[in-house]
Amino acid sequence: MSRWTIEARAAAVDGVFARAPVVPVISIARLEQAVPLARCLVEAGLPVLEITLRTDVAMAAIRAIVAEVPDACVGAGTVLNGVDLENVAEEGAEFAIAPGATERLYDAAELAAVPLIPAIASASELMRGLERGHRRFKFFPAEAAGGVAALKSLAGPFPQAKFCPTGGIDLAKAPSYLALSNVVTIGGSWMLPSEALANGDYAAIGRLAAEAAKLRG
Ligand SMILES: O=C(O)C(=O)C[C@H](O)[C@H](O)COP(=O)(O)O
Repeated sequence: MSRWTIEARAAAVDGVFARAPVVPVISIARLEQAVPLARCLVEAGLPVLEITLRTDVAMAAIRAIVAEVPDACVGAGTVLNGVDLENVAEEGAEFAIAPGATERLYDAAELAAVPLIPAIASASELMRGLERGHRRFKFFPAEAAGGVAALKSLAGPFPQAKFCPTGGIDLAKAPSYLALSNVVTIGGSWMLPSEALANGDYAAIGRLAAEAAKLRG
């Protein structure tokens, strides 16, 4: 038995993605940066955060941000399997994003306490996700998998599907994605340059995030 109807899952994801035109994709290497970084992004107008499970401190970072930055909407990224999904829900993440999808991950998503946003990069992967009851997807790796042209092509046969394209997008490329009828938000890490992160230069990150926040509305 699934815990999610198709409509409830799509509505839960829409509720998250409606909050910002851009979802920063964040890999936190130093735990002490988690809270100040999240505060800086939220204050700049980007409250929806994808914390990738690519670093050792990712789970602790999710926990810290959930506890200390109440205005952030914290999601987990790089969720690869059912164990990840269960763990991030326990840490208080509000949603989970995967860079792809597997049958076992779809199985786990049925029972998960938080909505999973699987990723697709082709029509066949999208058909599989639709079969499994999903209507909202990450489109990854967006630029490498055909970018704006690919998403435009998918809108014809799959009007029920909406996307968060991620991968290779920057401030200059963002508007053409956001103009598409089947794009609800976009993901990216361009507002987190590695040098600014290394130096704890939150002023620079805040400026880039504020520019991104202005992309819609
Ligand atoms: O880790 C994951 O789960 C991913 O899916 C990869 C990220 O979403 C991209 O690496 C972000 O894209 P960039 O803006 O090109 O850095």
